[in-house]
Amino acid sequence: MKSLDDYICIVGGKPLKGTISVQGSKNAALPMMAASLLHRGVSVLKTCPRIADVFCMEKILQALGAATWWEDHDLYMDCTNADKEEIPEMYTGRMRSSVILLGAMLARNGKGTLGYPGGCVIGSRPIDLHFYALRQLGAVIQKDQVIQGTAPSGLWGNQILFPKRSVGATQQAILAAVLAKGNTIIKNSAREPEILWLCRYLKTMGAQIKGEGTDCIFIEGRDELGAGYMKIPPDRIVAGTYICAAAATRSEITLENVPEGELDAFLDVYCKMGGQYKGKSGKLIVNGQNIHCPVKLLKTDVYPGFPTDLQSQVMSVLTTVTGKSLIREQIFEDRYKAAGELVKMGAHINICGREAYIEGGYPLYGRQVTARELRGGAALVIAALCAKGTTKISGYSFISRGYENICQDLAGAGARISLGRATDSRGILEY
Ligand SMILES: CC(=O)N[C@H]1[C@@H](OP(=O)(O)OP(=O)(O)OC[C@H]2O[C@@H](n3ccc(=O)[nH]c3=O)[C@H](O)[C@@H]2O)O[C@H](CO)[C@@H](O)[C@@H]1O
Ligand SMILES: C=C(OP(=O)(O)O)C(=O)O
Repeated sequence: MKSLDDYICIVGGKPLKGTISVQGSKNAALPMMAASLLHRGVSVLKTCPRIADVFCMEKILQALGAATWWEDHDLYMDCTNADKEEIPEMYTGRMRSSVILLGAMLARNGKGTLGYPGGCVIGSRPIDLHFYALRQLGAVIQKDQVIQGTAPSGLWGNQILFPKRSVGATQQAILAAVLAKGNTIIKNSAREPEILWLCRYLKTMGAQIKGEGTDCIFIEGRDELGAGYMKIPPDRIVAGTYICAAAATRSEITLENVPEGELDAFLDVYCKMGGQYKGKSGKLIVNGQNIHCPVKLLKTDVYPGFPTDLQSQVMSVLTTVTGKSLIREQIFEDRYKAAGELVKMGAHINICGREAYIEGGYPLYGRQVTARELRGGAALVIAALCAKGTTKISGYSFISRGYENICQDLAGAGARISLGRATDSRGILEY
C-alpha cells in the first residue's frame, strides 16, 4: 500500500501574538548522539527535541546494541553494548547525519558498515570530504552497495586539510580523532555553532580539543572517553523560522529560549527588511509590523554568513514585500524546491541556477501545495499564514524531521493551523 503522509491545514491572514518557546537544536543533537557511542556507558542529553531525525538516530543506536530511554525531553543512551557493526540503509537513508556514525564506529571498534546517508534533497551532497578525513586518520574505506570502513592499524592522529568547509565532514573528523592515537589538526574546519556544541559535549566526556569555533581545530587523542552530559542548545533555525512567521504576518511575538549570538547574520537581513527586535537572556521580542524593504542581494554562506537553512523561509517573507529581491544560494545547488509551490500560491519568483529573483507584493492565496524538503516545507507554512484562504500542505513527514510542534507552537500564537492525519480511501487513519 502506498504510504500517505500527514498534512498541515492553515487558514491564513491572522496576525500572530503571544509567546513561543524554541525547541532544542536538531543539528546539534544528532552529532552528540553519534558521539555518545564513544563511551561504553550511559550518556545524557537534556532538552533533546522529540523530532523524527532524533528518533531515527535513536533507532540506529538501538540497532547497534544501545539501550535508550526518555524522561520527558531528556534522552538517556546506554552504549555499553553498542558493538554491532552494521547500520542498514533503511535508517541511514533517512538522514544526512547518519554518515558521521562511521567515524564514531571506527573510533570505537575499528570498523563499521553503513548504508548511504539520506537527508534533504537540496543538491548532490557528496561525501568525499568525510572519506578524505577518515583516510587521513588511517581508515580504509570501501564504497559499494554499502560503505565499509576499517582501521587495520587503529586510527592515528594526522593533519586534515579540508579543501572546502563542510559541517558534516568536520564532525566526522572530530569524532574519529578524539580516540585516535596522537594529535590531529583539522584545517579549514567548519565554524558553525553545531561544531562548537559537539566539541563542548565531547569535552564533558574528557576529550582534549582546542580551537573549536575557529577554522583550525587541535585534538589530542585519548584512550577512552567517559559519560557525556549536555543540555541541547536552542535551535537557531527554528528560532529564525518563527521570526519569519511573525515577519510575513506583520506581527509581534515573543520567543523564549533563543540562541544568543548565533542568529546575527539572519537578524541583520531581518532588520534590513524593516524588522525590529529587542531582548536578552534568551528572550526575544520580534516585531515584524514594519517589514517593507526588499533585499537587494541575500547570499547564503558558511557561518558566520547567512545560513542556507533559513533561505527558503526568508524567501517566503520577501514575496510579501513590494519590490525586487534577489537571493543567491551558495551552499547547495538545488535548494529552491519551495519556490514552485510559492508561485502556485501567487508569488512571482524566477529561478535561474543558484539565483532566485523575487518580485514581492503580489497577494498570496491558499492552495494545495507540497513540502518536498524540510526548510522548504517551513517556508510554505510561513506563506500560508499570510495567504488569503486555506492552504493544505502535504509532505508533513519532511517538516517533522526538524520541527517538533510547528502546529501547536503557531496555534499557541493565534494561527489557525492544524495537523491533518493521513487516511486511506475509506477515510480510515493510516496508523
Ligand atoms: C544534519 C546537519 O547538520 N545538516 C546541516 C549540514 O549539512 P552537511 O553537513 O551535509 O553540509 P556541509 O557543510 O557538509 O555541505 C556544504 C557543502 O559542501 C559540500 N560537500 C560536503 C561534504 C563533502 O564530503 N563534500 C562536499 O562537497 C556539500 O555538497 C555542500 O555544497 O550543514 C549544512 C550547511 O550549513 C546545513 O544546511 C544542514 O542543515
Ligand atoms: C538540510 C537540513 O538537514 P539535513 O542536512 O539533515 O538534510 C536542515 O536541517 O535544514
